[in-house]
Amino acid sequence: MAEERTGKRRLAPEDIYEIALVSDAQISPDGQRVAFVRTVLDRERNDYRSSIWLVDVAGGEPVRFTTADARDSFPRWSPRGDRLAFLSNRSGKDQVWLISLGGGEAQQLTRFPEPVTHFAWSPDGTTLAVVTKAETAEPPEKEPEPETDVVRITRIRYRSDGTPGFLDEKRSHIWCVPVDGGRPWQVTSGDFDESWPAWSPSGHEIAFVSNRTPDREYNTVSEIWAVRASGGEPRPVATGDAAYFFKPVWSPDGTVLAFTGHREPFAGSSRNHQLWAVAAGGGEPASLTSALDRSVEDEVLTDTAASSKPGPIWAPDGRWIYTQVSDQGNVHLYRIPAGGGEPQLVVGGRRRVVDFSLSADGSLIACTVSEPLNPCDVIVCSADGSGERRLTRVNEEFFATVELSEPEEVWLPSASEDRRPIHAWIMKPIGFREGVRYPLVLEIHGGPHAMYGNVYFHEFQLLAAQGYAVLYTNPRGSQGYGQQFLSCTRGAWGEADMPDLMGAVDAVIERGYIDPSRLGVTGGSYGGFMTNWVIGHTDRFKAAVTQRCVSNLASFYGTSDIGFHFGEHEIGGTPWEQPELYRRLSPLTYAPQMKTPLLILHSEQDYRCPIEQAEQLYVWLKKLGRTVEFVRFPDESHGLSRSGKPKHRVERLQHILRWFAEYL
Ligand SMILES: CSCC[C@H](NC=O)C(=O)N[C@@H](C)C(=O)N[C@@H](CO)C(=O)O
Repeated sequence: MAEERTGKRRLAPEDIYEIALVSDAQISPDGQRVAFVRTVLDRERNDYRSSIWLVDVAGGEPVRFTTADARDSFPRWSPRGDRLAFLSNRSGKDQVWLISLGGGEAQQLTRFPEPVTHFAWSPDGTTLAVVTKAETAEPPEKEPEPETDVVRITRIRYRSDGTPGFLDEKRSHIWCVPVDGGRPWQVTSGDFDESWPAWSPSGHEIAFVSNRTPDREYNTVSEIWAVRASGGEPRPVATGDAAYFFKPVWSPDGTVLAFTGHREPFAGSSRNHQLWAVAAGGGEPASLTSALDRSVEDEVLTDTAASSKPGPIWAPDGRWIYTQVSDQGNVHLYRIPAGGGEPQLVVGGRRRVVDFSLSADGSLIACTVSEPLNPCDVIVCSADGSGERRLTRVNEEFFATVELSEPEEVWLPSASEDRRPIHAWIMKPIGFREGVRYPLVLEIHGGPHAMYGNVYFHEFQLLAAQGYAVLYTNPRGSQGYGQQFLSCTRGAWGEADMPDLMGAVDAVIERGYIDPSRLGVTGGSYGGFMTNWVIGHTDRFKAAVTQRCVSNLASFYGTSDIGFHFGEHEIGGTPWEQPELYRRLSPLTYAPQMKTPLLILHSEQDYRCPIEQAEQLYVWLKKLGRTVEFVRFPDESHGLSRSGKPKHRVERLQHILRWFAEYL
């Protein structure tokens, strides 16, 4: 028994309550301290709680800085470093709060009737640029009663996964809020959604992200604009029908704007996000990372992380722009020469740099990092990555009590004609003994343009704890291996990537410790699509769990919040232009061939892969007399496994284990 050998117990689904998540490591301008967010799952309330913590760069125990029983997030230092602004839901909706480093209680700064979703300090520290859908700075005395509960829909975008109900007609705009008194003023207006405000170094202008094209209802354009901080007509910086640009950041001298994205209409995450630079006055952007052939976004998937919003950061000397780069299952921190040239790796290794920040003089970097056996910690290093030190050991005590399986990183030959090596990870079951043959669970990631990688994954560790070997791979279509590999699945969902998955399974079986008659398969979203696809094309799997899945591409086109653009780009046309292709690539087409006992897990408020996808598959298989079960999660969205209510997250894991225990 593992317990006897190591003195450690096996991981359990409820252990998600034991794992604290840290994120958003923000180093103070003087480089002395790091503020970060610590998130815990609250079992009693079946909810999340988060607070701001501080740790000295010199070392020592982190201390809790905000103490409210609430969700505090997004800490940002004032330019002088004497206070922190942060978002908190203490008053109901997320608003900006201020807390002095000298001591005292946090004070509420904004009272918008709608949540604040993002903000940025002005360079002189007097004003915050704030993003909100509010139309006034103060809530009305009395909320108007809706006249009817009947919903009238006029837009094609009327739902968005993660937003319960239907989207309203309100638009996200930028406001300026003086931090020491004075009335907020609205900077942008009109029938546009604005985000990601970035102050020019002089404080005169604010760059932001918006789609101001006439066809914005139907396209996926995302442009860079700038506006005077006092308000007025915005001016275009990097715009156009092919723009897919985000996260602007000004050069320290204010002459150039850098941002991330690509320039292919509707391509979304099927293209590498590059780092671009354009004259601040506007013009033709130039890519600084085209030769890198990697995405400068974090593309890795996990079920154990708190979200943060890192964007590129310009070094104060103007020479470098720091950015994340997704590379072969890792997310690294690079610095890119602002004038063009060879990108330099700053924070590398088998891990994910979740977020990062720079001290005001650019000499120190703080990051949150995640590793296969450690979900998150804060580290600090010099501007070139040297002298790295770990500042927190958030979950060290807990992980000292449970046994984890160390993933082995391997390259396995595809079963396709080219036999291309596919990057994969194998986890041996806890208590592994030579000479014994174990059941294997194949995990398939979604996207399809995301990647598995060197991060802690609770679901995988749980399976290993229950005695399964676990295999996860980055087949064709995954991020992190270059543009050509990334595009392979377009118009070929299932067809292009299934041989990669099967080749990897064969190669693991050849190692001798897998029982080939006990293979399981599971995955979420596009990974659910692939789970359905796989059991429709082979009977070699003994049990399957399909999660938040896609089963019918034609109905996905019309019911998913992204169906009409994502589906169209990924499949290569509309269902009425390409009916045969939609039929051929839909797993439901192969339902009569599906024999594997299937558990269907789906959230009722999933607007990304709506529950009708699960319902169709369930009824077809039921009518076909197959072993199939359907578990529905009320009041949950597509993000159930990562951000759902804690109790549902535990139940979801229990259902997966139950199904494999019964059928595998
Ligand atoms: C990071 S790839 C996500 C692509 C796409 N989003 C927008 O265009 C998307 O949401 N795809 C889903 C079908 C999907 O497979 N989602 C995955 C990865 O986020 C999931 O695990 O939910």
